[in-house]
Amino acid sequence: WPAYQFAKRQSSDNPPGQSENPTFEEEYDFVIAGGGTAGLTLANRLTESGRFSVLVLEAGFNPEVVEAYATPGGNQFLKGSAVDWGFVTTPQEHLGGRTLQYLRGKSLGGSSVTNGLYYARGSSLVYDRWVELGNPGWGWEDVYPLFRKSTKLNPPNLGQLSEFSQEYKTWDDSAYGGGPLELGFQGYVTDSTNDFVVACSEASDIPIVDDLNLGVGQGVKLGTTTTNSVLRRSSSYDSFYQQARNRTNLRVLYNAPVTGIAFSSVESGNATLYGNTTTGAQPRALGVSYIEQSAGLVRQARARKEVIVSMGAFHTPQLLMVSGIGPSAELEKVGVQPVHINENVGQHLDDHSVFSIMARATTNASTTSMSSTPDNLQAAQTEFFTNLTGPYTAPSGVTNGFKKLSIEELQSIGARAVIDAGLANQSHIEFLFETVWYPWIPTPYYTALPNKSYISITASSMVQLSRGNITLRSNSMSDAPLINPNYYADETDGIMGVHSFRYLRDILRHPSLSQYTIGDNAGEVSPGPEVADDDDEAILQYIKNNTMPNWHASGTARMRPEVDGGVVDSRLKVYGVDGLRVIDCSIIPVLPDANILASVYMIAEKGAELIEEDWEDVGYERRKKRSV
Ligand SMILES: Cc1cc2nc3c(=O)[nH]c(=O)nc-3n(C[C@H](O)[C@H](O)[C@H](O)COP(=O)(O)OP(=O)(O)OC[C@H]3O[C@@H](n4cnc5c(N)ncnc54)[C@H](O)[C@@H]3O)c2cc1C
Repeated sequence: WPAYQFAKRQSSDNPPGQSENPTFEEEYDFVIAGGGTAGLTLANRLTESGRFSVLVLEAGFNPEVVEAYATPGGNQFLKGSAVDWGFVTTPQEHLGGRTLQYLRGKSLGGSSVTNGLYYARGSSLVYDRWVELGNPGWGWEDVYPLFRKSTKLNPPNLGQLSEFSQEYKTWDDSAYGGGPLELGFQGYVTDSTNDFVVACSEASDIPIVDDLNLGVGQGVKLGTTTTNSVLRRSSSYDSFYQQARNRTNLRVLYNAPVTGIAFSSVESGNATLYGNTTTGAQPRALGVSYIEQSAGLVRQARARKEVIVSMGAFHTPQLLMVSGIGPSAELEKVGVQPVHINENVGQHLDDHSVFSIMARATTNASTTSMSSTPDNLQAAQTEFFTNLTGPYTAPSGVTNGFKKLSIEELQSIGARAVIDAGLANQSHIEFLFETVWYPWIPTPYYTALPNKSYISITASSMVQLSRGNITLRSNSMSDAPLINPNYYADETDGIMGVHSFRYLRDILRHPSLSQYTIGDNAGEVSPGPEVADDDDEAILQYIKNNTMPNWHASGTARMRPEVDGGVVDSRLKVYGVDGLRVIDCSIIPVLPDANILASVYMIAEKGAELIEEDWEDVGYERRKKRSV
């Protein structure tokens, strides 16, 4: 990559993270900040044609430093490991001041390396709503081919896997293409898991469906997982990156945190010098500064065409803000010189949260015992690595149901605000089955005992109305941003929570599931009988004591018209500057009624298409001229 010295900036007011005279030692067509789920997907697609050169900068390591990531049973070892950022939220006002652990992947592959391996797309109507909110080109008809394009499904009943229960491991071939991301199913399935499907269907009146990836959001089944045919995780690192890693037009650096985005100043006229989409009327992103940790050196890389930020819902708005794009008061607070004031950066943090009820269960109905002693764990690992059988072939809970409430039901419980928010026609509650005690924290009612087995049933509102935010602790990327999901700030979320809680009890008490439990009240130990079925206040208190994230943080650089509170337009370009896009979960305008990994891959596929369209022929023509 040729060395390149950029002309002196005219302005002396540089946001932190930028030099007065940026010296770009290297240049690429695109610089992608963040090599996570979206970042590596994008890197693959942008280097496919050979027309563009791409640099990816990732703060974390290669995920193989924590090899447990690759196995379904190893998922339990990832939190707090070298591939997790170890975030803690601010004290949560509506959860009695509790702070919450907030997991986020920190390695090539990002959160696709550390997540729960569950893959679902949600209702088609959600994406059509993205269009209604001012984002043409993002409706189900537009994005469904991209969901298909990124994925390939491995049928479950191959060779050694045939010993596992195949009931409810169903799928519709038409929902998948031949993409790099491999999908499959968990190996080991407890009978209780299959019977949860029955209990969930009957107690909450939702159908057992063949596939949850066709745009029909409601239903229950054994979930599709991001695993390959030998039950190893398929993250963006294992899929998109491995396919592209030897391309000479792709350079991927890990252990290389991005510290700032460099902009041209409008007055200097530099904005008109490079790239042909710049107007010259607004600052242009020229490149980024980063630390090459292994060399102990600060470096700057120039983007001939664009800088793309793919650092996830927390770091993406943080990078925008420390680089001068954000709310006026926030920039002023930490002394950042504005490049473009946008009050919405870091705001509108949209998320799903979860709470559970837990029950004592028979040993075989649960996988608790697998992790209860080092001997048991070693035996499970040995079985996995020698035969590819046993409980280590499954993450703890990827069997989920999605329930749509009728308008009448929403009205009768006092959740009119959900209808008013335009969320009446999608699924409203997700039910999850875990064959362990989940979440891992004790509740005020019960602490899980080491020699007992448990199952948990979890609920997550898919229509959470509370919104939080990401703000700055300092003007440095080295300091974690302040993360405030603000769960249960909106009263309707409490109403939905209490209603969901009652469904959880109905599912647990259904004979199909209660047959596996031990003790009174269908084995329920948390909260147990102290919280009566009809005591809304006690139920809500229990929920608030037990709430934790469902890990779907999004919306902090959301895609909407700027007048409606957007940070990026429907081509994912950041308002107020040229040469800068955001492509990751932070652009999601309204959360899908499902877990969001599938949508993030889709967003990256769409982002790559938009970039290809916008730079059609330009790079190619220029390269051709140079090579003549
Ligand atoms: C514990 C957990 C469980 C989850 N389970 C599921 C699930 O089962 N199913 C599902 O659908 N969804 C799940 N999710 C959500 C889903 O995985 C994420 O929403 C999605 O992977 C986010 O993708 P992203 O590209 O936006 O961000 P990420 O994949 O998080 O990528 C962001 C990348 O940017 C890097 N980065 C940050 N700062 C810098 C910097 N300064 N310089 C360079 N790089 C930087 C990060 O290290 C990271 O690699 C889960 C998430 C978590 C954390």
